[in-house]
Amino acid sequence: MATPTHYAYNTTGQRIRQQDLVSLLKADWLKQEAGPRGQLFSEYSLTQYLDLEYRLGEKILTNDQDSLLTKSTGERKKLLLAYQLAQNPDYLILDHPFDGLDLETVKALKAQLRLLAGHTAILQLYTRHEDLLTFCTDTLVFENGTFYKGGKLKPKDPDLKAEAEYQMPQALTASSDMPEVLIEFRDVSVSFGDTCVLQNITWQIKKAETWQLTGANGSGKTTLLSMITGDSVKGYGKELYIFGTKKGSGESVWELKKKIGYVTPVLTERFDGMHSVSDMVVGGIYDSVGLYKRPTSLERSIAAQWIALIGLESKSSSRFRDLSEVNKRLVLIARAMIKNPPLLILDEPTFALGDQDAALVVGLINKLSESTRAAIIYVSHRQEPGLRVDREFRLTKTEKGSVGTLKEG
Ligand SMILES: Nc1ncnc2c1ncn2[C@@H]1O[C@H](COP(=O)(O)OP(=O)(O)OP(=O)(O)O)[C@@H](O)[C@H]1O
Repeated sequence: MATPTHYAYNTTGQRIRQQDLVSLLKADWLKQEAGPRGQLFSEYSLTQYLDLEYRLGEKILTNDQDSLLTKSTGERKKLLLAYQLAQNPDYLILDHPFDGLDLETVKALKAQLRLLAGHTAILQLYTRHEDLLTFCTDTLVFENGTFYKGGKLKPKDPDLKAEAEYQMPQALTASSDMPEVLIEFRDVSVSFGDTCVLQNITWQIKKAETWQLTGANGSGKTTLLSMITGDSVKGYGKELYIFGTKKGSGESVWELKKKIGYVTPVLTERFDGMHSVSDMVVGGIYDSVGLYKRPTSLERSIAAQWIALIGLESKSSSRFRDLSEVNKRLVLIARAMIKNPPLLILDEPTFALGDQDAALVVGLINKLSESTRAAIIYVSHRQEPGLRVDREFRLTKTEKGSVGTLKEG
């Protein structure tokens, strides 16, 4: 049997919809070339299995005792791929397969795909140059929602933009009295049922420090962050101190959220209304989606400074939902920062961005960490080129839950 042709397509700057992927899955040219049976590995396929379990209790990717709903992002992806490979497909469409996966898993998956490529056609959609599967020799053409065969893939250097020049806006309010240690976990352990996920975590985050939180898929990063933001009750009754107050003994979750800027790509999907860029940034002062209160001229002026900082003056009145993905991320960061929070949490802010776009986000984060007093927790599986973080808190899985280690320097 001849080795199949493998394709890769860089989606940077394109809007690829679910139905475009589904039509590629059904494309006649692909079936004729590779064989009749294809699988689509994407967020979309995963959502369908999650939906089946959520609505009908039907479990296809896990056994009956287990649940897809409680798995971490990476764990879900691994289960989906294992299931799809067991179907013995003739071709496999991989929609940004490595986003959200830890480095070890990416390495193992690349090796597994290389073996698979001997007999199964691979079609990879990607944005980051480092993700490109080296055995993909051909490219696709995407026009009017349809993918066609393209010519040979030309190796291309990522051609990164220089870090953008950013001018910091003035602070809207002075930071209220904050203790030097903003967040403190003292020997905190967390379990779900009989399973211990975090074991004896001890971690201090002080004013103006920049941390990268790392750890393999399922090591407990989201669990740890949700205890800080108040989105999980797991922190209550533990030796966890947020802005000097023991968790559960003082402020409401609402009060807490006022002091934390939180950015995750998932947030972009929540703002699908008519809000302008300017309203989105001003809305960050009150954490509101629409504007329920007329902003003061000072608030408007500081929002304008933030919008200038991220280079979007000309799009101030554009609708947020019409922006490119990277511009949406920059707006969300400005929106999180306008209230001058003592803590900024960035959960995979470069997720699914292309190399140049990721470099823009990294440039903004560097500027924030140099020029503001906010402590930053940055979560990502990628080691972003150029990102300046001085401390790392690493979760390492053990049989009794993940343990945390600090790395400075
Ligand atoms: N509500 C829950 N019930 C049972 N188990 C859970 C629940 N929430 C999380 N877990 C488990 O806790 C572990 C840690 O999950 P978490 O989402 O915090 O990991 P993560 O480090 O953020 O992973 P990823 O990098 O893949 O996003 C996982 O094994 C997950 O299955």
